[in-house]
Amino acid sequence: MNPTDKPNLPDLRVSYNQGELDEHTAPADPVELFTLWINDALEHKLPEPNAMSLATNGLDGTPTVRTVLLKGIDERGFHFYTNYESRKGHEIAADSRGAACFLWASRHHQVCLKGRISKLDRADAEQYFAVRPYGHQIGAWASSQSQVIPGREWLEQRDAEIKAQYPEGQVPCPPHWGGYTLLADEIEFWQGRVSRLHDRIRYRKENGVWVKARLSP
Ligand SMILES: Cc1cc2nc3c(=O)[nH]c(=O)nc-3n(C[C@H](O)[C@H](O)[C@H](O)COP(=O)(O)O)c2cc1C
Repeated sequence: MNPTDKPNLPDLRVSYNQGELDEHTAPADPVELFTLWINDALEHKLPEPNAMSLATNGLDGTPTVRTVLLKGIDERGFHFYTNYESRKGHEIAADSRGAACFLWASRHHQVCLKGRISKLDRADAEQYFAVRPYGHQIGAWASSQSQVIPGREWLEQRDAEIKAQYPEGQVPCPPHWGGYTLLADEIEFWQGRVSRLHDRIRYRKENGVWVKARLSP
């Protein structure tokens, strides 16, 4: 195949046959099921199993989406870290509604969630920043995330300047960098099945209680 050939997209399809999901036996708590599925992705050594597509509401009303890494889950929600001054940071400040989607393709698993996004505490950011590799810590200072920059050279110059300023082990957590958490009020699990008769189990928080429903594929 020539790398510039048009890909034959209509003929691309997978038969989904890795398992099943039943609303009667699925855990009452969707976070328990999420934990089972992300651990399954880890066991199967899937690449970047904690990567999620994160959708926010653009300032002009058009949805925006990008990948971020899930870095924790607790009663506050699903945590990720980023630059508070990035495009997503400004969008979240204007509208806290958000959604995320995980795809563990070879396991025929998808999880989609939606809810409200809020900032994690400064202490969470400092704790996580401290365990990041040196290069990543420097990058958080060097990158004015989502801004237009003059070129690659400019970025590398900034990186070098910040490295000169902060030796390894002495990089403070930037004030513009930190965590967010997506507290879900709806989480949907998709298990691919044969002949496109997939299992879709939706959990919705109603009066403080998770309620399960099966959706048509
Ligand atoms: C696999 C993968 C993981 C990523 N993880 C993060 C992350 O955890 N935090 C982050 O700010 N950007 C992450 N990025 C970069 C984002 O997708 C995005 O380019 C960046 O956050 C700027 O997005 P924005 O302009 O919409 O704010 C990741 C990208 C990829 C492909």
